[in-house]
Amino acid sequence: MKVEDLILHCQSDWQAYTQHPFVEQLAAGTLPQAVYQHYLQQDFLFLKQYARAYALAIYKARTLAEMRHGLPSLQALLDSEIAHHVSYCEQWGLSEAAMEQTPEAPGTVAYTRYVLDSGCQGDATDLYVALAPCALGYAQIGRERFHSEIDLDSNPYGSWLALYGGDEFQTGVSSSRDHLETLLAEIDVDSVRGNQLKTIFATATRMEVAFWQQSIDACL
Ligand SMILES: Cc1ncc(C[n+]2csc(CCO)c2C)c(N)n1
Repeated sequence: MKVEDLILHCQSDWQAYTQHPFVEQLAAGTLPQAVYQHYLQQDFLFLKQYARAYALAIYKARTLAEMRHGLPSLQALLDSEIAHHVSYCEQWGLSEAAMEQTPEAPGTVAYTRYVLDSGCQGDATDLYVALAPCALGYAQIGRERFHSEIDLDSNPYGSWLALYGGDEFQTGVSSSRDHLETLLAEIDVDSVRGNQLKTIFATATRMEVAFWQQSIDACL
């Protein structure tokens, strides 16, 4: 099977994720600041758990080559994504230490622990499939929404769009996608295993929809 089969199998959830009202408003620069602030704080906590999940992928690896594969993602997460969130939140007077003290919202707990559980219960492929909607979806959103006309002065969320639409992130995701294609290549799309992986991917995609929504709902 292919990565595209995972996406096609949950097409309507995939669209709900990548074209969510949160994304539309973020790209237009009209997302209320309180919603973005809630999202960034929760996403900081999300990324912390994701770092654990990438570390788990290294733990679950059977070969040295597989172990090395997990490292660049873990590094990018700790150095660039978390750093972006921390420096953005500093504008509001929120320190990294204060962000770490913020309670996790239910959608943050549900999504991150689902991913970690998929990896604990299954093998490295289960884990990489659970991790995939996150990188693939943000890469698609970045590709579709970031363009050079975005003015960082007029769109307050320009730095988010630049992070995910930028070459460094896009290149990283494309190599993760190639790696996932290799893991999936020997699995038949309609086999029991293929269906298990489709379910994991669709569940993580639904969790992404709920993650956008929870910040909107928190500010109603
Ligand atoms: C809810 C949520 N989903 C996806 C991402 C994007 N993301 C998180 S970790 C990672 C891979 C390592 O860089 C990517 C692309 C996010 N920030 N928040």
